[in-house]
Amino acid sequence: MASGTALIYDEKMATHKLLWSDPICDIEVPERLSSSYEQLKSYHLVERCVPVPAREGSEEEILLVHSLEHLEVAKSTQTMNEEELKRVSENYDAFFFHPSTYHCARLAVGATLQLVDAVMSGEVRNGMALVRPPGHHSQRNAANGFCLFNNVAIAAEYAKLKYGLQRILIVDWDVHHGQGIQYIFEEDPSVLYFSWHRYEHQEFWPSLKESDYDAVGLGKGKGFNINLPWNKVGMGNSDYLAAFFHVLLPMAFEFDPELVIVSSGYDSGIGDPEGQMNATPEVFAHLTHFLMQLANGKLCVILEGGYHLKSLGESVCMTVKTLLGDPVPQITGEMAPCLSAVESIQNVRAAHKPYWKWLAYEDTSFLQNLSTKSHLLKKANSNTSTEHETKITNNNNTVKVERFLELHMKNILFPVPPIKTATIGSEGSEHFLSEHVQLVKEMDKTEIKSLVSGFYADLVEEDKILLSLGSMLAILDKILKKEVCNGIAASPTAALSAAVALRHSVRFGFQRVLCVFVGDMQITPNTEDGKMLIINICEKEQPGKTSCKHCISLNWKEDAEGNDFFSAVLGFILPVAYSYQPNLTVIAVGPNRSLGISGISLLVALLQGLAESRIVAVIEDTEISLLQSVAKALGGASTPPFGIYVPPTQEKVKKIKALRDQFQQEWKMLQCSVKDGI
Ligand SMILES: NCCCNCCCCCC(O)(O)C(F)(F)F
Ligand SMILES: [Zn+2]
Repeated sequence: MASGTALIYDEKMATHKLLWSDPICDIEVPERLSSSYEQLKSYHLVERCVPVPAREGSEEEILLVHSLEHLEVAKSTQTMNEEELKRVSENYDAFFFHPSTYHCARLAVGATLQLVDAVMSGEVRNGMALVRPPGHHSQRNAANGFCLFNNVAIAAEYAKLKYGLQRILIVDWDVHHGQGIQYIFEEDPSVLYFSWHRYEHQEFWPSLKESDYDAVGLGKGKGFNINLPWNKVGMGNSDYLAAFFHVLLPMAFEFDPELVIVSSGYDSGIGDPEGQMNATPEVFAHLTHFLMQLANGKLCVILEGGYHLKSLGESVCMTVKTLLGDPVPQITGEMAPCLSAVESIQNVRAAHKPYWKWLAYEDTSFLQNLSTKSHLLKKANSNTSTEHETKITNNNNTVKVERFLELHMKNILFPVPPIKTATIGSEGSEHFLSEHVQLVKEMDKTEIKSLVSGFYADLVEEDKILLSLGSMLAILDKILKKEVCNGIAASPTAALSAAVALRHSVRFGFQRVLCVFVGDMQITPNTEDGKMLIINICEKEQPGKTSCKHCISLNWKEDAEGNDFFSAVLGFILPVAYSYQPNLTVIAVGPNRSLGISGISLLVALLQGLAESRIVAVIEDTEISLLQSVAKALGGASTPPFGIYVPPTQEKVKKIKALRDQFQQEWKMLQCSVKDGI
């Protein structure tokens, strides 16, 4: 299994710069690259990466995407004087040439392709290339928006040619629409392009009609181009996460890419003058963590935009830290997407309904009554300022944002715990010990009895159970004390162990403990004080047990053909979990589990985005292969197999929708459609 994270950087790419005054282009400065690299060094992240050298992209590689004419024009600028450079630049929308631009742009292409090679060859698992000039606006025959050669588009064509890939996902989280990439792959079903971008109903640059949500691709490429327009500024962490849960990730898992390439622009982050958005740097750790679960972890992150140097640097560090497998930092801010974001999410889901199995049963009836009101919707939206807008206006003074970033980032980059996963050498554990795992010494019986006394003492009649509780508590303590990131305990009575773990964690002082219990729960601790949130995934309705805000039961019997649990994890469990913002996650698997190993592994992998990746897994000790798979997911040594993707049946879609309707006022991250009637 490949491991390691490549970092590609060459200071020569900082030579390209603006020689005359141009208020549009003067934000794309060389310091963007050097200060990001310095920031990585200051957090000791460079030394943890595998250094891979940049190289010049060859003319042949550039011609995979661009015309010979475009290449020749670019090449001819190397010997021009300032006057001539200015004149050539004026042929393009928002681009500037410098005598070194052609060389730098070839280095940017070459660096990107070096990263693709390092990942596809298995030399590393993933990596990041810090490049400029950026690429996602440049087109076959034109430079555009600071971009000369389309680094990411060339990388996709290169990977198809050299490695015979047939499914490549490009995720463009830059705040501008990468129209260049859209044009290049518009008719190509082998490249799925997802972009969100500031749009403001076509007011914001590049102000294209084809940047809207209804541009779904052409011909055979229909359904493989996804545009999510942001029609207001001030979008924040919850809007971005909602976009991943309710649009990108369900598509990505159904598409099942062999490689993921990110057009990684950070002008979508807080403080950026172009984006005017509110999302904080740690959101990029979460987005990166989600994409790492695809394509067996093969992920290439390529720098695009980002103009607030401090915000850019912090976001780059968040990205690289996560690529290295570090715990994902706690997300901040109110977990509720704004109305405008939910509208855009609803629209793009409706536009893509004809092309995706997971959207087969999507309710698009709102389109009918919307068509009569759509002009009202746009007008209404343009003048009502949402809470985001007010926040962004008073947030606008850069001093406040500078201060925010100064304070905020200090405590975010916590030291990485030395050991990732702990377990007890209980019988059978030799199966799932991997190099990351630390053996934790057993507790003695008296100590265990003292901990377990009171509420469950009568339940503990045999020593075997007492010992297993002791093992679990020994692991849990290391996690609660933040000495270890996560742990796994085998137990003869998972339900009892989980209940003890929940109680012990709350008594230890954890205020919000999430418990995802798969199988028959038997014991349900009382959660009314909100210090616990229990989601019980079981095969059938427990008689007389109705769901409530902190104790939800999800009836789910996994499909025999494969893993159909993606829609439940992405469409329900993650949104609820992220709305709750737990500071510990307990995952327990009891008897009669109704999920397959791949569904449970998917759950464990994705829930690591919460609670700074603090998870304790409690598994029935008879489930040896499940223990192995969960330990793999927790150890992070490799992406566990999520099995064959199976789309949800209509009945299951209805079940998720019913639960969503029931809880979306409590757990607002569930929102992905505007209630009918604006
Ligand atoms: N009134 C004209 C405004 C023109 N504004 C140009 C913005 C270019 C953005 C470039 C970028 O950030 O998308 C890239 F990633 F390519 F660098
Ligand atoms: Zn941008």
